[in-house]
Amino acid sequence: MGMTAHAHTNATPEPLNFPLDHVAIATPDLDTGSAPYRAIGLTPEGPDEDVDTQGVRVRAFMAGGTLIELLAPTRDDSPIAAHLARRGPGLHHIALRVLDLDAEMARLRAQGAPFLNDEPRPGRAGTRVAFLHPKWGAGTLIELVEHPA
Ligand SMILES: CC[C@@H](C(=O)O)C(=O)SCCNC(=O)CCNC(=O)[C@H](O)C(C)(C)COP(=O)(O)OP(=O)(O)OC[C@H]1O[C@@H](n2cnc3c(N)ncnc32)[C@H](O)[C@@H]1OP(=O)(O)O
Ligand SMILES: [Co+2]
Repeated sequence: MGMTAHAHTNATPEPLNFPLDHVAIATPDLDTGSAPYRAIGLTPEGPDEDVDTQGVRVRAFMAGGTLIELLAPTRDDSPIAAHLARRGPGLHHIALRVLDLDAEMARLRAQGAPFLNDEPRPGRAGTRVAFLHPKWGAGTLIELVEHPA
C-alpha cells in the first residue's frame, strides 16, 4: 500500500474575526463567583487583574478557547456595581474578538449601531474594547475586543 503524503505545517493559524473571546459574569466577590468553575475543574489564568478604567477586578478561566471572566466591582460607580444592584449576580456580557476594532466601530457606526464609548478603551491583558448597548444587542451587552498584535 502506498504512503500518502500529507502536508503538515506548524504555522500559526490566521486569527479569525468574531470568535467568542469571553463571557463575563458579574459577582460581588471573586472567590464566591469562582467556586462553581473551580469545582468543575477550571483553574484561573494567571493573577487577578484590576482594570481601573472600568472599575473592575477580573479573574479569568480558560474553557476550551474561550475565557470565562468573573468581574467584581472595585468602586461604587463601576458598571458592575450598578449591574449587581439592579440585576443581581450572573451573566453580564459576551465579547467577540475582532482584528481591527477601529474599523469595526466605524463600519457598525455607519449602520447606526450605538456604541457606549466614543473611542476604544483599555481592557484586560492589554486588549482594547468597545461596548454596544444591550437594547441594540437584543437584550445582551456585546463587547468587541481587539488583542495586542
Ligand atoms: C474587564 C475589562 C473589560 C474586558 O477586558 O473584558 C470588561 O469587560 S469591563 C466590563 C464592565 N464595563 C461595562 O459594562 C461598560 C459598558 N456598560 C455600560 O455602559 C453600562 O453598564 C450599560 C450597559 C449601559 C448599563 O448601564 P445602566 O445604567 O444599567 O443603563 P440603563 O439603565 O440605561 O439600562 C438600559 C437597559 O439595558 C438593560 N441592561 C443593563 N445592563 C445590561 C446587561 N449587562 N445585559 C443585558 N441588559 C442590560 C437594563 O436593564 C435596561 O433595560 P430596561 O430596564 O428594559 O430599559
Ligand atoms: Co469583557
